[in-house]
Amino acid sequence: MPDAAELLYLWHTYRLPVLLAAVAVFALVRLTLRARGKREKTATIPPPGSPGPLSKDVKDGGWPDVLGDSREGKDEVVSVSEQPPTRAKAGPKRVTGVIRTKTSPSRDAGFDLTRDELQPLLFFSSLSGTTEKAASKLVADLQASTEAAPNVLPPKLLDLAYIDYDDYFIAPPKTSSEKRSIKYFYLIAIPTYNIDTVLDNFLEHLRETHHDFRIDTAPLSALLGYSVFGFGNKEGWPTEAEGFCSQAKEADKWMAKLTGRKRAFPLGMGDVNGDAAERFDEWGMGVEDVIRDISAGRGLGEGVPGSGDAVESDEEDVEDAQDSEGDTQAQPKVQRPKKRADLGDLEDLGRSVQKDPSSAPITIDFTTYSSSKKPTPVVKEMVPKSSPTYTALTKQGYTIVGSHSGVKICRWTKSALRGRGSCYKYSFYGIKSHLCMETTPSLSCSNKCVFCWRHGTNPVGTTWRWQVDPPEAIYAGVTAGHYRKIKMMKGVPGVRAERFAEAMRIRHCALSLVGEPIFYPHINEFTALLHADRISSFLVCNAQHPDQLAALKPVTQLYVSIDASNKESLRKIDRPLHRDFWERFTRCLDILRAKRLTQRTVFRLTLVKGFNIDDEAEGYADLVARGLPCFVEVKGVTYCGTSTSAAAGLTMQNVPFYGEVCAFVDALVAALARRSLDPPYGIAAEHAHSCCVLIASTRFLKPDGWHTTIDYDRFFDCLRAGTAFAPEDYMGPPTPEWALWGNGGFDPRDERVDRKGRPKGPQSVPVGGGGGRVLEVA
Ligand SMILES: Cc1cc2nc3c(=O)[nH]c(=O)nc-3n(C[C@H](O)[C@H](O)[C@H](O)COP(=O)(O)O)c2cc1C
Ligand code: SF4
Repeated sequence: MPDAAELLYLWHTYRLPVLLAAVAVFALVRLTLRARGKREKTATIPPPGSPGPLSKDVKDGGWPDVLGDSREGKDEVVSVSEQPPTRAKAGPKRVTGVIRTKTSPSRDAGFDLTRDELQPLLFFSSLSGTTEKAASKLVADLQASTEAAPNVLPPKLLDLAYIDYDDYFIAPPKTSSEKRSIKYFYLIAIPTYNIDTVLDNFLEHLRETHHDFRIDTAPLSALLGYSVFGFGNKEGWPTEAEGFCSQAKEADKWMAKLTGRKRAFPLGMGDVNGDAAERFDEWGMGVEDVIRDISAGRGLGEGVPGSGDAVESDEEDVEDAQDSEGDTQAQPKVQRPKKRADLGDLEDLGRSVQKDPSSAPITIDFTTYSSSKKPTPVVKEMVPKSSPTYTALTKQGYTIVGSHSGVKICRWTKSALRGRGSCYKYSFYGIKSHLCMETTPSLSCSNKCVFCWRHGTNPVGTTWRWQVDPPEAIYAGVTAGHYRKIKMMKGVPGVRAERFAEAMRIRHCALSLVGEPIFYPHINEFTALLHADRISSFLVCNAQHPDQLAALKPVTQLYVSIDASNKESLRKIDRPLHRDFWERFTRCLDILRAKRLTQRTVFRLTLVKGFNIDDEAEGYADLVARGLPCFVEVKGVTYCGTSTSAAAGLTMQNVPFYGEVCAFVDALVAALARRSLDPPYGIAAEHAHSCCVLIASTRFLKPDGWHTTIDYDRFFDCLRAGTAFAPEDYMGPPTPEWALWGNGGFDPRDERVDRKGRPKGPQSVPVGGGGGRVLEVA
């Protein structure tokens, strides 16, 4: 044991390092304790976004207080991801990120008074005019009431039938100006139709955009706000549960998701047989107020995200989870409380409440739609008799067969009956127009081509979701409809008796009327019925359904429409509904390439000046090199002069002159020659008076000239034999002299007449085969 003197000696020797070490340890302990204390304090702040029942704390000031403080200017940033799990339970949604509370976007709506301009856009859809009329009036009223506001631009009216949804509903339109920037406010006024209309595509587009994992969760959040109004009819749909204004409700729901819940004014609904005018006026005044508020820098106010009402936003997210069910592509954006997904069944909900008496009361949010059981979907008719589509198509001369097929006699059939000329298919392939039936088993299609004058009246969709009629019934219906129309020609002056008699036996079928024939699920059975009656089949498809195309059995001649040479141009001209339209398109070309060895394949190019001609010859040549079709038909677009085509941006200026079509054909053939394809292509025939030229593979060039025609009997015999055969096996006799390139393509045995039926004397028809040579036609 050391004695006291020794201890004293040690102390004097080591006291300095001992004291220093003690001070250091003390300081370290203090620092650690202080740091821990700070974290615990932060953790008492509840998480944002509370979808579930509001706890007493929260109601009494817990969570709103936090917002309240911050609204007063405390520039607080809360790292929500640091919340302990127990807090997360109280507010089931777990969000990562920060809340910038000082400049909450809802308070100022993202509108900078110094440089922003507010552009109201009113989107509408209307079949019978009610909505259009109301929307036009609202635009005029809005303009008058906001004229004085220097930063509000005149409102614009946009028809959902004619706009490209991608331009407005994937992101707001782009604006560029150094000094000013345009911010958009969306108004949507739509009716509801429980039949297929353009509204189904619009809603589908919104839904798809929301579920598209490549697109931001709220791609329209840059909008200043939005509001929807619906027109419906309570006579047929008395309550919302029975479908009153159901499509407006759906539009409102998707817009809430896409904008990050920027519903600036509640969804309005009006009964066309009752209060529609009054409700619409009310809604109009409401949105006017909102626009005025935003433009004065007062923002969107309470009830929208960030303004303090978190209930609405989370309810919509829960519904989102339900919407995603079965959608394998949809990525859950936030973790959602599982229990909430079961809200659909109220009985179960009642039971669960009884089982757990301590459970908190359920919040009821009247702004959302997720709490009722979804009705079992009823498979609808594509074109029901009561629909405006039916009325429009029958007015245009179609006979609607069953619920999704149509037949019509074309102008060439009538012309041929009177000996006034057949269509280009007669010149190129020997099809007599008066023996031809034009039909489709699917009036619906998946494009909204700018040159399609039926756009707006024919139903459109990406998948078949309608009732399916049996092929036998369609066959019986369309042939009966065709014969009935032929019979009606009996008394028409000029109809030739022998042709009339011949016409009572259909020999050819053009599956190309309107819509997309291979959309019909039993297309193979349908063409088998045609072939069994020795009726040839020319089937045109729009290159958007590769699986159906691959599964298609041989037809006499298989077409794909090639409306553009590149993705961007195709998007503009065909306005496809499929997002992966280009991949679908190129897959179809590959399928056609394989099919060229077993049947005649054709690329049909429709030239539209200003859309798909300029500088595109090389691109088209690449597509031909990829698909190697037997034939390439090049045709100038036909202008129908309707308001519909004008609305789609088409005028007479877009119709190419025949000389321009010929020049394009020359350029295309030269581009093909540069690709050294084997066998090469050449210009075979023309039909000058319908502005059409035929480029053919030299597989159809024999020592005695082009053989573009078809031996139809041989085709049916090949089919019946059941063994493999090639297009060369049913090649017809030489193409007639008068149809060859440079000779015009009009059968001299027919009579040429002008529009009024007066015989045309020898006159000039520009023909191909030498740069606009002029032919004397008798
Ligand atoms: C075929 C058809 C189906 C309809 N379906 C519904 C419906 O499901 N729910 C509804 O509220 N109104 C429905 N309506 C009523 C229309 O939405 C209402 O007449 C509306 O005003 C039409 O607007 P528009 O003429 O501007 O296109 C339907 C009307 C028709 C002709
Ligand atoms: S594919 Fe035919 S029917 Fe369909 S939109 Fe285009 S032109 Fe019209």
